[in-house]
Amino acid sequence: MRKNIVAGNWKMNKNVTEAQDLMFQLLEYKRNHTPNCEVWIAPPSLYLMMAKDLYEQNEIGVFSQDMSEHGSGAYTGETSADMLESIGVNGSLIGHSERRLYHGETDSHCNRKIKLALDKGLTPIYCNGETLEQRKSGQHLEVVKNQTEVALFTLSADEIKKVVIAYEPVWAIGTGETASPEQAQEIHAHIRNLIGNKYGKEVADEISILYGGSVKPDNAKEIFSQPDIDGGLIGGAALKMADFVQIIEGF
Ligand SMILES: O=C[C@H](O)COP(=O)(O)O
Repeated sequence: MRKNIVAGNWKMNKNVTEAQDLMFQLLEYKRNHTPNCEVWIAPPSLYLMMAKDLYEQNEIGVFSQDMSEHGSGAYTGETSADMLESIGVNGSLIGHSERRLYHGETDSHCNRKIKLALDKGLTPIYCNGETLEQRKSGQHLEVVKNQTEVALFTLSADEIKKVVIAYEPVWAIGTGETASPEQAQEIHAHIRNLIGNKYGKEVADEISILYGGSVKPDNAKEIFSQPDIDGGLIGGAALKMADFVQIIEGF
């Protein structure tokens, strides 16, 4: 059965003291509560080892925000799947819209990264979603279809089952604009149908599909109550313990 997941993407925020502080608070929370979902974080890569040392029982899943499309070699500034695996990281975000926007990442890059991650036993969180322009011109279903097919449909059924998908409409990221629960549900069901048509319903039903884009304490519960929404990828609200916990408790 697929998992419910709340994952916090810290993006490029927090110095080491602040990061450690938030990691400790989350650990304390996990020691004293049993949430109805898995709790994952994607801190800046500089802090991944610190997080893995702290969460020695794997209490909180630790993810990188990106990883290289290459195995190893002369790629200055990059982090490989092998390096992430060697420090015990659980997986990586792949294809976040900010990587697409500022670093020219495409779904073909995502496809290569996803394969490398899976080969090392890492969980890829594959992010996709349409821009405001694409939504306004009614292309959103087609855009998400193409993204999903290019990034994922060369995988085997066993491989795709290990991928987590995060649908994040670009127009809702960091803007305060949220897709309505119905708008999000429509795309989540669409993605699940696409996977079902290609790999069968049983495979599609195994895959967790998260929603991301201005999820806050006051809208999380309603978003998570949709049948094809299995959790959230949280940006801004993951940086404040009180807000993140309220979102976790939306399950
Ligand atoms: O990775 C997280 C998403 O980009 C959502 O960010 P946000 O919650 O700040 O809108």
